[in-house]
Amino acid sequence: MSKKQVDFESVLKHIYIELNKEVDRGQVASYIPELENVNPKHFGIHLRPIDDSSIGIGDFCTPFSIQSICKVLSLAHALQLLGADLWKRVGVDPTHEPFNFLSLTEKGNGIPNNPFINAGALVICDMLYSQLENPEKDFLDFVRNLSNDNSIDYDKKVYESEKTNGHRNHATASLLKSLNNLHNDVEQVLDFYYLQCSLRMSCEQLSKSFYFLMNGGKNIVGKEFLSPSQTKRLNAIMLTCGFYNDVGGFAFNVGLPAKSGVGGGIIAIHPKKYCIATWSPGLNQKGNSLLGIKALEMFTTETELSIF
Ligand SMILES: NC(=O)CC[C@H](N)C(=O)O
Repeated sequence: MSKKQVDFESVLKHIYIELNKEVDRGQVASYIPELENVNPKHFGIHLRPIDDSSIGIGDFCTPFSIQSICKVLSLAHALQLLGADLWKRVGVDPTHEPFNFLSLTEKGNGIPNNPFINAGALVICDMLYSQLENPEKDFLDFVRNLSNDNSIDYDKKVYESEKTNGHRNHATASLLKSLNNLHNDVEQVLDFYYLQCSLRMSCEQLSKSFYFLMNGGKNIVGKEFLSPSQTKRLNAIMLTCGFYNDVGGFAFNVGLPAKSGVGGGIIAIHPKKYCIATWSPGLNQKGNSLLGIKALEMFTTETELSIF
């Protein structure tokens, strides 16, 4: 075992032991009722260095709802299929508003600021919906190929739960439709979006799926999904938009391109070095995992391995 691996292991162990003492773990998301049933005590971390040695601690093998982390995967798939044409319908700039802020679409004439706020993600879903023959199956196939893992699946309970409570996303999609930036039926695009958000993965599966972002676009078995240039852009958008109105704080404290989801997961990338996934279901005020952010802050501080 190399010295570096031993260091990683002891750093992860230290973080895990320290943070497990925390009493305040934030609030589990309740606006998607099914997510409220998740035990807030779960906590897992999985680190995958570029050499594919793999280190996990805590609940790193337990699958959870990845929610908005899926927006990176659908953007990657849309980039593969459409290339730079995609940027005609969605921007690349951060906002200072929450992920579900409605009037963004009005300000920008129907062009959402970026693909990670819900309005932007809905436009990406609409593009995929137009491109794919069988959106539900084809998108899942894409994710399974990317991660080289056929056990990854949608969680139909979470999907149903969000679908019956998705009034705000409904409003966003309708607004986009009225501004001519949604080409398919509102209900069908929303359905596809909720399915994507319902994808279940463990921290171990997340770090496997996102391996391509630290490896110039090639996945864990060396298959090319994006070009190095497309990969650079995707990492850049994660750095500037991955945490919505918390993005400055995250860059300041952690210093990695990353994406969060209201299921409590975070994936963070250090290009050419490692990717790391954390899961703790309790969220901070801005809808990002409270313990996950603390764990990543400790990790980049203790290892001195941030991109800055
Ligand atoms: N930030 C998130 O993870 C939000 C995703 C969730 N499915 C929503 O649209 O509200």
